[in-house]
Amino acid sequence: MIKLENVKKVFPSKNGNVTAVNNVNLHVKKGEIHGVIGYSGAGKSTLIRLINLLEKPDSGKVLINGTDLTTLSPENLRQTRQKVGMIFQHFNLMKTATVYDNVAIPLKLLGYDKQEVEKRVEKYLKIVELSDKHHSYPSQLSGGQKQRVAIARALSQEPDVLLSDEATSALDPETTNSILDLLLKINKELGITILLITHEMSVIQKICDYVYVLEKGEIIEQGSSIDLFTNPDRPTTKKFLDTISQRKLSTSLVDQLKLEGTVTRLTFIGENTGQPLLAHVSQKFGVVPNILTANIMELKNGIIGNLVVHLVGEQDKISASLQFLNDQGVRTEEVEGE
Ligand SMILES: Nc1ncnc2c1ncn2[C@@H]1O[C@H](COP(=O)(O)OP(=O)(O)OP(=O)(O)O)[C@@H](O)[C@H]1O
Repeated sequence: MIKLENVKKVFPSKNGNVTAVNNVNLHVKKGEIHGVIGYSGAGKSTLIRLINLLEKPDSGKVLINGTDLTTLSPENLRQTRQKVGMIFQHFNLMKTATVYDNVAIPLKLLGYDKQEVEKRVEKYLKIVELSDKHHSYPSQLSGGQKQRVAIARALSQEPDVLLSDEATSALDPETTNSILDLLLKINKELGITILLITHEMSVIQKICDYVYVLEKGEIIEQGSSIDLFTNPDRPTTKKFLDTISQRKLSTSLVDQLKLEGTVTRLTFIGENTGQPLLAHVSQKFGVVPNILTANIMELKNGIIGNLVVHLVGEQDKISASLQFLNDQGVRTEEVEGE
């Protein structure tokens, strides 16, 4: 559905060229929700703007439904763009137009007749639950409601793909959740493929099937959300995970605990909290597990349990316990203090 092949974008600047996006490959299949996460300056906005050719790549291919957008004539590009809706952090609504007109005007400009415009505006304002706000102006709406209007406007062109550029970054956590629920509903009920960019791991956690970590314009790690959340490799990915789970312990505490045994993070997939396995470790190996922190993360496609345990016992028994846990499908990782 969306495919980027070796896409590169370089901006000239006074201090030399800036490579904002460097040889990026990604593939979002029909009906999936993929997320790109990165810190400020990583290249996220440039990347998402490359997908509908708001930025032209210096090299590489941008394929939507198999068509390489970089090869299209301006007229064909305009038509293909209608299949790619976009929503933004600051909503980009027309301040002097009503909610109704914010959705209707772009449709009129695209040449749809009055009846079709009315039908679509009503349909999509209903989907975003704003049927009672037709006559309101953006200034009379909350941030969440403004984003709903922007979503209705994007949907009214009946796109195959929705691009979301930090669409929840300006919203409070509760409103963020309701917008993410709406994106899930759109994905499920209308079958729209979604690619979003964000700097919030909680957004990825809640709605993404697949995630890419972007750093200095390059994808440094990627995988299904479940894999990435259970098995992060790169420090940046781990730092993002730290923002949503209590992964850190102070160095002094870890050093003190390590005088006797090891401190290990155990990651489980599924609702199993690990307790029965730890009881087993205790009985089988004579190793005493003390739970230091525990949390459960609910992802779009599953649940992950995280336990940080202090394992006390003889070193060879601890090693055997860790091997046993690995054999049971539990990921183990030695914890360093921070
Ligand atoms: N039009 C431009 N001209 C010159 N440099 C640019 C331009 N747009 C982006 N850049 C540079 O490209 C890099 C990536 O910027 P980009 O805005 O894509 O990052 P980002 O991850 O979206 O950051 P943020 O979250 O802060 O918006 C930055 O170093 C930025 O300064």
